[in-house]
Amino acid sequence: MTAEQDKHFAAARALMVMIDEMIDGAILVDKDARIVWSNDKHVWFDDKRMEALGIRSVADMVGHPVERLIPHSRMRDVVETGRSMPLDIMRYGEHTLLVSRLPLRDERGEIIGAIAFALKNSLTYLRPIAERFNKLQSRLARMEKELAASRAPKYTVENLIGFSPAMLQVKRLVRKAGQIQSAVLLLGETGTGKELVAHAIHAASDRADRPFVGLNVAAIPENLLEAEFFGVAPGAYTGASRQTRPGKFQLAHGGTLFLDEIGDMPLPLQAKLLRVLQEREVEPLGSNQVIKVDVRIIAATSRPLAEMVRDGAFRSDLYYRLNVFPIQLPALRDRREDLEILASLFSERTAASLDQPMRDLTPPALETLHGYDWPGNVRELANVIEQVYVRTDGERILAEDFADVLPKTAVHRPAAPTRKRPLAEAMDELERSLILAALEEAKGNKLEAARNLGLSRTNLYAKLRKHGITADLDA
Ligand SMILES: Nc1ncnc2c1ncn2[C@@H]1O[C@H](COP(=O)(O)OP(=O)(O)OP(=O)(O)O)[C@@H](O)[C@H]1O
Repeated sequence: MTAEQDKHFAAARALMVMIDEMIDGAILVDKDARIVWSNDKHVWFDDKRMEALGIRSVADMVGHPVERLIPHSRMRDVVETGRSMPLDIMRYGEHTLLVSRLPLRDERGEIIGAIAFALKNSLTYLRPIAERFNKLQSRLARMEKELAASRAPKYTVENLIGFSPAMLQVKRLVRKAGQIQSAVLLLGETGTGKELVAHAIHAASDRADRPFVGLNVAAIPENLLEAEFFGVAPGAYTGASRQTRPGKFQLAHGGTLFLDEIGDMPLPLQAKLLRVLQEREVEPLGSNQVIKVDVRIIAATSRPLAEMVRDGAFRSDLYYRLNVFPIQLPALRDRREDLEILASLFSERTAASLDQPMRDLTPPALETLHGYDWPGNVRELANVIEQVYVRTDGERILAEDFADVLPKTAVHRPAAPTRKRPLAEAMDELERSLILAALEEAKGNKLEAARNLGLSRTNLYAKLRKHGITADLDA
């Protein structure tokens, strides 16, 4: 030790003696983390251990590496890095200590050692902070539980209603899909229950207690899709958060990832998805690290995927990877046997949600439902029943109740159409022809047609219903 350093330590030692009055433990080490001085308050002292080491007083420790006295001391980190640790909580024997560690520097700024203070009883001062911390901790735990519950399967195969042969076959396939690990491709028109089936497959699989994460490819702008899928590394781009944002793949780790409207996935992303499925690892945006993921994929589309492959709009290699276990969901018009039970189910649900008595359907009302084509399938049926509840009164649902709810083409529409004025008629006609043209241009892809028309998807569907455009344009 140089004379200059000695001077520093003498000053520090004098300071420590003063501080000694106020604190429970104090220790001074040199730049090699060897003990120079320690107070005698036994806060570091574990009598049995000291006895075993043949140490009688702290003074015997001078010159020894700090870890002999405090086995998990972090003083060495402080002298090696020069970084202080102003607030740390540390267990020592039966004590929980509040420890501050500071590097000690000479006039040139060189590290010559470090000091540490420990407060044994001051944790009571920290009680308000500790209580707040505990509160936040339990809130976090509660929210994590809620989040896990929201990701848990909502629907099981029992929630798939219908006893038509087509529906029974779907249920058989759902159970089978639950027993295997391969990708599943759900095909079917909009509203046929693809999402419900995806939940049911997850619930029937050994991943049921792991997350179910859904992602609607069509609902997310193209430039954000990649981040949604694979996540973003901290500071990946200007404005990006400094924390890692996990993608859906990471969130679904161990569970199931449901990719809805996969037919709307842009080609470059299709290539990336294929690679992830092959390599089973993702690379978050702006990161050069890969993360292993174990995810079961269920994809769904209402578009004619095989045709899109032929047209070059969908990669064939990705198609084959997803199409390992395809399930075709029947359109409601092809399983009319299920209309009655589904209509009663939705009547019951609507009544419950509106807190009203449930209304049964009269035979003519049921006949009206049979006469309609249901382009929006089960979802449309649920909406129609709900609208009847809102727009009409009565103990039962009558055929007339559908007059203003079902589109004009419904065969059993009882009310006579009202005579319209010529301008309104012409506008209607123009709207109808513009919609038909947009659908044709988009090869039946309703989402694309809606986009080109500047309409939301729901809005377009409402207009399709209004104009009675019920043709299966997606096929
Ligand atoms: N077999 C069924 N039994 C009970 N409810 C059903 C059934 N099929 C569909 N539904 C209900 O119909 C609605 C639409 O179903 P879902 O969202 O699963 O359809 P989808 O095929 O995924 O539609 P999209 O292609 O438009 O996303 C949901 O409320 C769902 O619960």
